This record gives sequence, structure tokens and C-alpha cells, in this order.
Amino acid sequence: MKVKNPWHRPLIIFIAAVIGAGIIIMVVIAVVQNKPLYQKYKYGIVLDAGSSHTSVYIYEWPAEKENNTGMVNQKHACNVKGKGISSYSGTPQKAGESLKECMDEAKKTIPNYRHHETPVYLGATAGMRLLEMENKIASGEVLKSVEKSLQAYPFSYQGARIISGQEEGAFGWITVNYLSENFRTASGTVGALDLGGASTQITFVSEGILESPENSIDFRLYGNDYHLYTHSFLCYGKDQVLKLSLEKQIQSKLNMTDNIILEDPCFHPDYNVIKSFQSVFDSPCVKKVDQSQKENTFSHKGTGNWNKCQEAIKKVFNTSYCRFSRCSFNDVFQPPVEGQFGLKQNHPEVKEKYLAEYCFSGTYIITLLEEGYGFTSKDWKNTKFIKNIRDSEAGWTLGYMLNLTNMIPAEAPDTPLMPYGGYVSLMLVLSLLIFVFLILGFIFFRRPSCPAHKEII
Ligand SMILES: Nc1ncnc2c1ncn2[C@@H]1O[C@H](COP(=O)(O)OP(=O)(O)O)[C@@H](O)[C@H]1O
Ligand SMILES: [Ca+2]
Repeated sequence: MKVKNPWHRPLIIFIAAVIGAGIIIMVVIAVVQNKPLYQKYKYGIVLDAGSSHTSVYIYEWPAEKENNTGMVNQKHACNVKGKGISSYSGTPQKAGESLKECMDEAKKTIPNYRHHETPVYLGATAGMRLLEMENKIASGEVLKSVEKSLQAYPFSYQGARIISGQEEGAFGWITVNYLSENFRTASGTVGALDLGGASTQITFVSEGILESPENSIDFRLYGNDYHLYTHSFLCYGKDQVLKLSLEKQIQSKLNMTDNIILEDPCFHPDYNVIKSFQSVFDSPCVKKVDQSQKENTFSHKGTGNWNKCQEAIKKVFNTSYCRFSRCSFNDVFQPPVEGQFGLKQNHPEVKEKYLAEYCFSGTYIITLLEEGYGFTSKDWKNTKFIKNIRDSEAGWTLGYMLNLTNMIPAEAPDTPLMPYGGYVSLMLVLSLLIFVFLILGFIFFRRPSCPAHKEII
């Protein structure tokens, strides 16, 4: 009679129970481990103190993915009511007060527990550059006033300063290429054009030799080297160019005794506005007018003629002199433009002020690109006018914050062989297989070789 191994059955049951429990535990761990975690975000605030107005941008990014490209998004934007901070040169304390509404909004938008670690930066651009040139004390007081106002908030205040034109151009380029995810792909980068009210910037990767060091800037981002050409033309933003062009027309009529009537081809024929001399001559971008003329007014009448408008605008670019092998205008070195371009443009909610100036602005943009930067019809096809990329505004602010928080590493971070979820699943399947083979091996090798010969006496 064949006799069963006395503890064969309980052993099999025990092993099966252990395997079953093991599988259940592993599945539970894998499910819990891979379930989507509640995403924690970090925040950063940048104030763009432009010549015409200030905007407050709030950025957010997943807390654990700081160095991954394309992770930072614009969460909220608030337009400060009133004009730019440089307009408060006579009443500096009002510059700080003007930021209150938007900063209160920022306090509500960012969760309380993150306030103390949220950096706040204020960067002022061409309006403040001009004020600093004209009246350094006044620009210092305006900056102190905004500093005091920002320090009253629970955020981590990181400074308020006038950024250079070079920084404005370079950070605009970083923003556009970061949001387009161009840094870690083989697609190459796009150049950045930004037309402000008081200055305009052009930035692109250039293969050629850059003859003027002040126009050259190098970055190493995610393991790649970028050799950039950048230039910011102070006074060539559209509001200042309008003043320049009006000044040229007024100067030619100054010896007239009667009321001055400027017939302007860049404005539509129904446009007729009385303007003060002060509104044109209040800027260091235009030649000063004789003090006795300051109180004067002139009547600004539109005639609506595109060709004549372009002729008038061309006069603001000086191309008669160049110290380098080639120049854009005003003796500024520029290599030939290369690659695709994105031009930051403000559109929607067209206010009447903008509408009246659209013909002038449009003609200025075309003339600046063609006559100033040397764009041809081929480059036009490669140029996009953008306001947002993936819901984030394409200005310099994001690039500025990414740089100051070191969120774009110089070297590409090492990426794991496979995603975390895949890794856990693979380890689970492999350990399960090893476990099963071990048990099988144990069962086969421990089984008595000839159980039929054994008898119980
Ligand atoms: N919705 C709009 N349509 C047209 N132009 C606009 C609109 N919003 C703002 N602008 C213009 O865009 C320019 C923005 O310049 P800004 O950033 O204030 O100056 P800067 O960058 O030179 O310091 C200004 O000329 C302003 O009038
Ligand atoms: Ca701007």
C-alpha cells in the first residue's frame, strides 16, 4: 500500500497560503504606490513693472519636479490699475500703494502655508531706465516705495530693481523656448522679439562672430550651449517712437507763429486731438524743446496714408553710420537674423487709445522688422505673433524667475531607465516569478525519490 507523506498536504496548503498572501500584499503595495498622489505645488511671483503698466504674475509648479523642463505654468495674472511705476516720479509713495490690489489677490490665490517660501521679484524695464537717466533720485524713491509695499506681504521678498535691456531680451528668449519645450528636444530654439512701450528687444541664437561684446550672451541649459545675440533699443518701444516721430514733425514747424497743425499719415482721417507739447517733450528720448514753447499745444490730425506713414517712420532709424561689418540701425551691430521668431504682442480688449494708434503701431512693427532688423519675406513666414504659450504669457518674467531660482540646470538631469510605475511593476513580476520557481524547486527536490518502497510496519 502506498503511503502518503504525512506532512505533504499541510505543507502544500501552507505554501499556497503564503504565495496567496504574498501576491495580495504585492498587489496592494503596487496599487498604493502608484496611485496618483495629491499634487503639491510651489509658487513664485514676478512683477513686470513696464513703462505703461505693471502686471503681477503668479507661477506654479509641482513641488517635486522643480528641475524638469516645461513644469512651470502661469497660474494667475493681475493688471495693476493706473500707469507704470515710473509715472509716480512726483509722488513716489503712490507707486507702492498702486500694487496693493494685485498683491492682495496674490495672497488669496496662493495657499497660506506656502506664503513664506514664495519668492517675490519686481523687475522694472524701460520706463524706469528712462526715469533713472533723467532723475536718479526720483527713480530710487519709486523703487524704495515699491520695495516697502512688497515687504509688507508674507511672501519671501527677493528685491525690486531695474533690469538691463540685455536681461530683458535674454529672459524673454528663455521664456519662449522653455514654454515651447525647445531646450531638451532636437527641434532647435526660436528667436524672441518683444515690442514694449519704451523699448524693444531682439534675441536669437547666432552662429556668426558677435563683434560687440555687449550684444553677446552665453547660456548652458540642460547640457547644451547657446550663443545668443541680443539687443534692446531704448526709446524704440511704440509709445516713445510715436513721440520721436511727432517731435520730428513739430521741430519742422516750430518757427510757425500760428497754431501748429500736424497732419499725420499714421492716424485715421477722423482723428483730431489737441495735444500738449509737454506730452511729446516729457521724455529723454526726444530732443528738448525751448522752455518758452513748453506750454504750447498742437492739433494732431490724421490723414490715413500707409505709404506716407512708413516714409515718416523710416526717418526714426538712422542707418547712415556703422562701426561694424554690419548694423541694424543707430550704429548697433547685428548679425543676419537666423531661424524662426516669436514676437510678443499685446492684443484682445482693444481700448480706444490702442485702436487709434493701431495704424501707427502696425506700420512701425513692419518698418522695424524690415528696415531696422533686416527681415525679408522669407523671415516673415517664420515669424509668429504671440501673447501666450500654453496659457502663460510670453514675456521676460518667467525666464527671470527660472534663472533666479536656478530652475533650469546647466546639465541635463540623469533620467531613470524607466518610469517609476513601470519599475515597480517589473520588480513585482520578477520577484513573483523567482518566488514561484523557488517553491516549485523546493517541492520537486524535496520529494522522496521512491516512496513506493517505503512501508509502515
Ligand atoms: N491690449 C493692447 N493692445 C495694444 N497695445 C497694448 C495693449 N496692452 C498694452 N499695450 C501696449 O503695449 C506696450 C507695453 O509696454 P510696457 O511693457 O508697458 O513697456 P516696456 O516693456 O517698454 O517697459 C505699451 O505700449 C502699451 O501701450
Ligand atoms: Ca514690457
